[in-house]
Amino acid sequence: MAFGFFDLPSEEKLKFKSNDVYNPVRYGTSLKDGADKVQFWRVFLKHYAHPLDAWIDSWPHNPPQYREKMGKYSAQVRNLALELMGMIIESLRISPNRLTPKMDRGMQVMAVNCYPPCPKPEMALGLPPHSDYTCLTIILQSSTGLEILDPDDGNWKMVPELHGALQVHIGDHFEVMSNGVYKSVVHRATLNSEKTRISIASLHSLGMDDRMETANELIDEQNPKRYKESSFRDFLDFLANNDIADGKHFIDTLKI
Ligand SMILES: O=C(O)CCC(=O)C(=O)O
Ligand SMILES: [Fe+2]
Repeated sequence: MAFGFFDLPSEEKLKFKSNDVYNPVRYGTSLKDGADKVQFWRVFLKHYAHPLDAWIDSWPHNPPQYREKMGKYSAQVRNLALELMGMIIESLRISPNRLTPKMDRGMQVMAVNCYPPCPKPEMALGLPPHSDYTCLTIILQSSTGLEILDPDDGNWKMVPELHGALQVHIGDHFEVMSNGVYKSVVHRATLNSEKTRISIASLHSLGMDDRMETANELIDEQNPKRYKESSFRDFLDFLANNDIADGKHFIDTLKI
């Protein structure tokens, strides 16, 4: 899984190393030392994926099959995301006319996460609790580790790994669009001591500067508008200026 990128020698991976959140392709690590704080035990590769033609040449060309396999998977999962997003809009009985063109030219970011075995998995996390900025996120995992927060009882629930079954999450921008009818899913990545875990998150949003706003049809006297509008770039600005490990959430900056 992840088509071998993380098995490459360091110098090959480091060609993509970047701490700049605005960079369309970046390899990074959040392996931090320090006894006082939770440690994040993860390396990742993130890159844009739509339109494929525009971005595929910037992806790693090693291992040799990476582009072909990731390209195929990205395109498949994007079609699925568009279909699901259409169904969600339909379920809210709002007009698709304003949103559909923006989703058609929307962004897709692939986040490929690698969590090496951790000697003390209960002392650390792969990723801290967060919700994604997206409309919709689709996750494929090689083994269990993904957990979602159950809003009813406040407990973490493990997402099973079922032979390649995909996990679909509502993200912050669909919470905004639906005026809170749908809530973004708070999730985290836990670790294990035995084997490396890989996950591929496909993050779907509107275009870089297209603003997501609450659907007019869902605003009335009983249901005032609950969120400010924002774009993917606004999220990147938030990310550049905040550490999600501190428990700051993008969605909280949007609530009215
Ligand atoms: O590794 C996982 O299962 C979760 C990944 C994730 O939440 C993300 O990349 O945003
Ligand atoms: Fe996530």
